[in-house]
Amino acid sequence: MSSGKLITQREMARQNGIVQPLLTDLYQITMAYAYWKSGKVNDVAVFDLFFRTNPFQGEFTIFAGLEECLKFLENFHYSDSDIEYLKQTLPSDIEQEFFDYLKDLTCNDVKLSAIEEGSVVFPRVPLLRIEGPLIITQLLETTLLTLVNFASLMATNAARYRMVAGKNISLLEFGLRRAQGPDGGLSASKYSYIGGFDGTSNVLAGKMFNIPVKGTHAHSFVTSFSTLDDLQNVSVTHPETKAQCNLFQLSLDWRKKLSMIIGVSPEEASDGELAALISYAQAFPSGFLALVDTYDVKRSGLLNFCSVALALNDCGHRALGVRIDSGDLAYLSILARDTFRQVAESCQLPWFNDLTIVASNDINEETILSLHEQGHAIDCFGIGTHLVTCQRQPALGCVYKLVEINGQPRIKLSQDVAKVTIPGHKEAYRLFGADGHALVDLLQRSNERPPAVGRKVLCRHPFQEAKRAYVIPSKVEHLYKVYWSEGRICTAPKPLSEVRERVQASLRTLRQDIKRNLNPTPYKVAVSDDLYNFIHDLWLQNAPIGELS
Ligand SMILES: Nc1ncnc2c1ncn2[C@@H]1O[C@H](COP(=O)(O)OP(=O)(O)OP(=O)(O)O)[C@@H](O)[C@H]1O
Ligand SMILES: O=P(O)(O)OC[C@H]1O[C@H](OP(=O)(O)OP(=O)(O)O)[C@H](O)[C@@H]1O
Ligand SMILES: O=C(O)c1cccnc1
Ligand SMILES: [Mg+2]
Repeated sequence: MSSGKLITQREMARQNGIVQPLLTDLYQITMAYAYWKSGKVNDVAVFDLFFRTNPFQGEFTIFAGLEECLKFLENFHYSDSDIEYLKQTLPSDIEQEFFDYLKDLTCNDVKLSAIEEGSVVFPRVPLLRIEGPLIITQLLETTLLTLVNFASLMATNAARYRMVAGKNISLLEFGLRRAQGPDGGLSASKYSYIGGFDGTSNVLAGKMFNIPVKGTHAHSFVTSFSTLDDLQNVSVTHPETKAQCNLFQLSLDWRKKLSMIIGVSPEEASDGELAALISYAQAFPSGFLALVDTYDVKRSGLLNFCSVALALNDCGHRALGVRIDSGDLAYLSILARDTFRQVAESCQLPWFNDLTIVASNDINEETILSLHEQGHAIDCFGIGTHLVTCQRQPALGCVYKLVEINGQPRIKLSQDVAKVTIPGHKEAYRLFGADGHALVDLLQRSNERPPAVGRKVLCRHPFQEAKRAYVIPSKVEHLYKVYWSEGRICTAPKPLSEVRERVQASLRTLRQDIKRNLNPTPYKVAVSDDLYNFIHDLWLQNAPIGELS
């Protein structure tokens, strides 16, 4: 077995079973037949996969999904039942030999070069360059796009949440129930983690991708208890003395004492909620993080939580904190923190100051920014719907365009200049300025001399003649590595935790004004002088000359 295969099996989670060659658009297969019929089996193509606009009104994107693309290439194979299905589905006059051809088709002759997963990337710079026989490289289009588009959108969304939250707030992904189906949910958990989330409530994602799984409990757990009579046998073992502590009685005693300290009457607090919290604390004495907004945070939830937390303390355990899932999260989190301070002081338990306050409920980037502006005491956000559905922008528009065939460049023209493709086999370089920030991404023809540190290079806007600048880079990063060649993974994709670190490291190379939330400055993507002339010559050659009458 090749070392590439060894690397793959050791480090990569198994690919979701629905990612397979038939997970594509029908037209890829009909085109494959037409290519085959036209004798194009030996034609060699180069495709670029890129996007044209950054999502979320931002000026950067995080590239993700590469590992899954590599697994797809590795496993690419039409099964007998796939072939059978195609025979039944395609017109009956399709030649049998085409199916024999498909049956033996693999990605062994494909070469895939890519930017490192987790990097910041920009419009027009190909994320993937796919070279190889026209038919197979064409057949890969839709699946590669579906693997990169949502992954990159999701990682970008998560990275944006991380940026607005700041590095000291913990972010948990709670979105599975609201996600675009099971696979959407699983991908959302994986790529939120890459983008900078700290954990997920999605247990399967935890198992498959080794992401920390975290969570609290739901309102239904609280509302399922109505009185203290609902409780039976509530004792907790003290971890040191091994004594059995009566959590129930201790909690009731503390509720009486505490009501004086925090000025809330025990009569107003819900007994059902207290019963629920005692029950949860009994089950998880060292992991007690309770939902406190079922009835009333101020008059019930906080009093009940603190009572049980102090009872647990008597039993030798430290509570973790609270979750607030409705109401004014700024006000209620500050109220919770003030209450914890009062308890910390009057009971001489300094750790009570540091209890975790989790906030959830329809959180998005704007809510976090607004909460920061108002002031709050939240340590952790649990975020579902807006994050996993990418509600602010539900799709990234990556496309897959033919740029060369049999050594001949190809250009796709459009009335809309932004949609004209940049032809030919190209390399991409990131040029850094003297202060260490990335200045510009430069596309060149592959036969050009690479840019070098300290050497002046002319960077041109691909379509606006007057826009050009000289750059003397202090560092040059060649953006492509070959990840797949000769039928194997030749650069091992990094483990998720490293891709996650890469995202933050890569974001640090961008100037702050490119990352800011409101009206960020666009990052420059340029072409070399040589590529500029090449594009425009080809454009002239291909644009028909109209006739005025
Ligand atoms: N201080 C705040 N500043 C800005 N937005 C906030 C603040 N507190 C909460 N929010 C947001 O306001 C919205 C409030 O949601 P909604 O109107 O459904 O109220 P609710 O508190 O959930 O009501 P209910 O008690 O009926 O569940 C949520 O999206 C929440 O994230
Ligand atoms: O609000 P999101 O960002 O999507 O986060 C996840 C939500 O899911 C849970 O409850 P759910 O919304 O199912 O019920 P609830 O509205 O009654 O809390 C949780 O309490 C959050 O509110
Ligand atoms: O664990 C939680 O608190 C949680 C999980 C999923 C959705 N809402 C909340
Ligand atoms: Mg909700």
